[in-house]
Amino acid sequence: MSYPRKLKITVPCSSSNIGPGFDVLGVTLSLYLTLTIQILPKYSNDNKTNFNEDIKLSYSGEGSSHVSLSTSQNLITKTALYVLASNNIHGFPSPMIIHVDNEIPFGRGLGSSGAAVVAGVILGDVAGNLGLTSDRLLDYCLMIERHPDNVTAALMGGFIASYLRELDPKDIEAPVIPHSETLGDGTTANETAVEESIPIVPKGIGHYIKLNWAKEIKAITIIPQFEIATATARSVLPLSYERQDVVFNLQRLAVLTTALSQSPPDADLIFQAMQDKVHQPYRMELVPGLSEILSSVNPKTHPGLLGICLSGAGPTILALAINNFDLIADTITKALKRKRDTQVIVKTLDVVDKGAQVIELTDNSQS
Ligand SMILES: Nc1ncnc2c1ncn2[C@@H]1O[C@H](COP(=O)(O)OP(=O)(O)OP(=O)(O)O)[C@@H](O)[C@H]1O
Ligand SMILES: N[C@@H](CCO)C(=O)O
Repeated sequence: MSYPRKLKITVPCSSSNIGPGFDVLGVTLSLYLTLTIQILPKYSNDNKTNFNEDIKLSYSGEGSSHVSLSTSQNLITKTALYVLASNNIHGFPSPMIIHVDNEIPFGRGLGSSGAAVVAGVILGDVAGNLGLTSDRLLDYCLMIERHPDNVTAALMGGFIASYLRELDPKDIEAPVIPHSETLGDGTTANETAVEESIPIVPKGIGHYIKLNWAKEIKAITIIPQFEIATATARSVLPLSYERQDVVFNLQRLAVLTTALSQSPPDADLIFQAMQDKVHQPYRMELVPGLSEILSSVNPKTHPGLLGICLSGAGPTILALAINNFDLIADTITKALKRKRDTQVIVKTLDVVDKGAQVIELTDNSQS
């Protein structure tokens, strides 16, 4: 490998659950986390003690005003350090300049942490020249973010259903694993003890299948300007469910995965199939207006609309539609604002088929 190297890592945002597919479904959308990396010549063996001090990390875009720039606290670099340490490389082996340009708002249900984890795992792979396969990259992601929907979509791209192999608790409880949801905003997390021995990451943790998505279906994201940490949104969920609620979701999930692939889409079928009784009812209190939106906006009131749900853990509302985007977004925005005095940003996004990409840049190429 010749140095300096310049690379770009891009990772799409994702919307997960899509109604009944709690912790199962994820779909990648056209907003990106982009890392531009310059890897400078490697440390020689005798001056290797200054690792991590020669990582220059900068941010622009979403989260840039408050994200931690400490390599042992920032979710991206902390994840990369974990991947390196799992491969017996304690610290970044080369000085690096990393610029993060982020379009994915934090804590809004658009998979910002999933994208950061995927970017961090790829950064660790690239920095350590580990040559990990995409399935192995997924194993690392799933040690850090324990629900597979966002990370699997962000890594593999498109509309994805996934499940996790059940692991021995000792494999996932090691204190050195930087679980994304205990990190908060990165400022209160424990620093990764890179010298500690890291348990071997089990193989074949994640299993997934790419589903088809009808190309005319767009994703309207209605994004309130407040954050809900995924950990908070998970803490309001019950630990057990009534059988009829589980059956309600399973029936809809099975229908939805194919209904979203059909052209032209069947609005009535999709609208009913996007109902959920596993997470949304419990998260209503966190997203004022969600209950009213789910009960009053439908394909009859808004032709072109196919279905509405909470995006991930919220507070973003995801409306799938084939046209009439502005009216649908306007109605949902007004309903949110009626219940809480907040700014709301609307983005109508495409479903993108490509997941995370690594591009080697030449000296002449654009950064
Ligand atoms: N680009 C990033 N760089 C560093 N840290 C990030 C980045 N993106 C997200 N994070 C961390 O992840 C936290 C948000 O994660 P959280 O799981 O709560 O929400 P989310 O991933 O945006 O939503 P959801 O999981 O519901 O889609 C941020 O507060 C920040 O600590
Ligand atoms: N499936 C997860 C996605 C959030 O990251 C949840 O709804 O809690």
